[in-house]
Amino acid sequence: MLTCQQLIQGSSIHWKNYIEHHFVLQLAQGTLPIINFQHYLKQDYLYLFHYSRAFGLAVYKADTFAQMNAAQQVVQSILEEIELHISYCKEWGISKEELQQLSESPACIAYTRYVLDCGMHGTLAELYAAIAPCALGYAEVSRMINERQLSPSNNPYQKWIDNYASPGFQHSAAQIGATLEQLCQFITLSQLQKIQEIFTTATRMEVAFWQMGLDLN
Ligand SMILES: Cc1ncc(CO)c(N)n1
Repeated sequence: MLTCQQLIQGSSIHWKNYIEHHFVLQLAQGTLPIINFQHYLKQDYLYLFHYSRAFGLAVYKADTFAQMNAAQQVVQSILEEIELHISYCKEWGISKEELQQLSESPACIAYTRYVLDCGMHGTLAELYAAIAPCALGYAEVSRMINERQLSPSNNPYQKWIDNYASPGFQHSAAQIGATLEQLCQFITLSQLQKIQEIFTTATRMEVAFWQMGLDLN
């Protein structure tokens, strides 16, 4: 079995809570109150800033130019992803400057600094184990919404769904999965256990991130 599939299975309860979180299902059906979506999206802008730093760290930790290139391409795709956030916020009258000055939520701080710590303290494989649930999960969420045809025609969040279902994002997520696969190719069982623990923790952080959107904290 592919390592990514194995890691998802190894975190299965949390993975299901992540993909099918109440926040996601309401967003998919267009019933999520706008205030929850706004809170989530503003925090996600801050999240993506630190998430990009994690790929900067992956550039630094790279052993080959190919790995360096892969990480650098993800930074580029995140710069495209935040255009979604900027355009939603512009509609709500919130500028880029205001976004950057927002107070960061505990869920955002916990998740992003955890990812960065995994990278600073651990191997490149450990950094990718912390990074992967983000990309693989959002790719799966958008596919799940489309496969189950959850979204009504007038969904105010359709732009968000389309962004993550787009070939560009799906490709970027697949690349991150492929890098993790490659980095896990020759690792020992005890290293794999460490990778699983990190992957599961990051998945729990994703659940907490959706919950932050619902709780407005
Ligand atoms: C919290 C979070 N996880 C994953 C993604 C996908 O990039 C995102 N934008 N935010």
